[in-house]
Amino acid sequence: MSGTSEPEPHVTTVHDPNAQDPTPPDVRFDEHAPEVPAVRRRIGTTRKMRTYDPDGDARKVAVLTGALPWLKEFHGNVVVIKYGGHAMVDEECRRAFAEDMAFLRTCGILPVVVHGGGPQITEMLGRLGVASEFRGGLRVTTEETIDVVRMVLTGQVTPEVVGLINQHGPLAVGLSGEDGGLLRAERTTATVDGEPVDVGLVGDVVEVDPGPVRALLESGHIPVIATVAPDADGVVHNVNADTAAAAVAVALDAVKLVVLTDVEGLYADWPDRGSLVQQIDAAELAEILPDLDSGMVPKMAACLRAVNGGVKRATVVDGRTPHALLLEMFTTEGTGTMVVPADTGKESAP
Ligand SMILES: Nc1ncnc2c1ncn2[C@@H]1O[C@H](COP(=O)(O)OP(=O)(O)O)[C@@H](O)[C@H]1O
Ligand SMILES: CC(=O)N[C@@H](CCC(=O)OP(=O)(O)O)C(=O)O
Repeated sequence: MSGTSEPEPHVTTVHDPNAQDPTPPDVRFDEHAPEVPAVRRRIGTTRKMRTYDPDGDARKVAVLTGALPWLKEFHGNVVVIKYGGHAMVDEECRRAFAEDMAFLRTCGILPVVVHGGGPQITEMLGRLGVASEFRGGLRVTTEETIDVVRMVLTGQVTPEVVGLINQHGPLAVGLSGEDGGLLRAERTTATVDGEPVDVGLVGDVVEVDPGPVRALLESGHIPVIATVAPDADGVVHNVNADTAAAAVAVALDAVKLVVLTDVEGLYADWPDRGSLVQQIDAAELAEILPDLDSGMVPKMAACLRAVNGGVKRATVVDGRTPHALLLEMFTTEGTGTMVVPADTGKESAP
């Protein structure tokens, strides 16, 4: 174009007659160029869409709205979850448990985990060539075995549970009954055929300082508690995790204690699987407690202790079913066996 006043071939200069400044020309087009198809601007992105399924949608809505009363009831309240050693064996259940803890915390509920580890202690003792003995559901604990109990609970199981939950964010913090004066133990005995039997360095919880746990809850954390505790002289005792969970639930004014174990709940006629007890009040439970088989004794005694101490409901739930805890807490049809205060009517909410 330079050196000539003629426009280049196929190029036309258009002067806009309305333009304030007619020079230089700023719009050009090639009138012989092939027509370029218009490109439509793409608006938005794709996402996963529901296929038309009115029944499925209605079910989902019913589940979500059905959870509302329970979300309201539990919001801002402490729920103590006893995570039994048998319930932490299966990988899928472990993942589901961690999800459930993150779910509760995200809903504004305050979960406190008290974990067991009986099978894990038994395995470690076995590896060291020490046989395990239980009396009335409690491990006979010698001066040698208490070190193994403490090592497995605080050095193996607590970090595992903390790690599981923390896959969902930095939520869980582990502590034991020895930390911050959380638990004070007193040597206890087992009951076999109505008689007290010595089980060594086994303690009952006689004092709980809720301070350390409350501090963790206030900072948005999920406390994960291992159940070894010193007595008044500082001697460390092995405390059954069901027992400790009940004591912690009472001290923290928990609205609920959920015990995750490896059976559906309490069977009235063990091992008849058709005899699952759906709900039992504290008075009736106190009556049948002396006749229960050993594994269930500390568990049901703990539920009784919690409910008698002011916890509204204590439920034993099958930890082998993924998300049994969510079903128990957020649906009207609960699972497992629920223990309620003595004066509760036959029908009671989860
Ligand atoms: N009446 C009963 N109902 C249910 N389970 C019972 C009963 N009596 C004894 N058990 C036994 O108690 C076990 C649960 O206790 P335990 O093994 O100490 O569980 P966890 O490790 O979860 O604390 C069950 O697996 C079952 O074998
Ligand atoms: C005194 C006593 O029996 N302590 C238990 C503590 C762990 C526990 O309670 O673990 P589970 O909840 O998995 O049974 C024990 O040594 O096995």
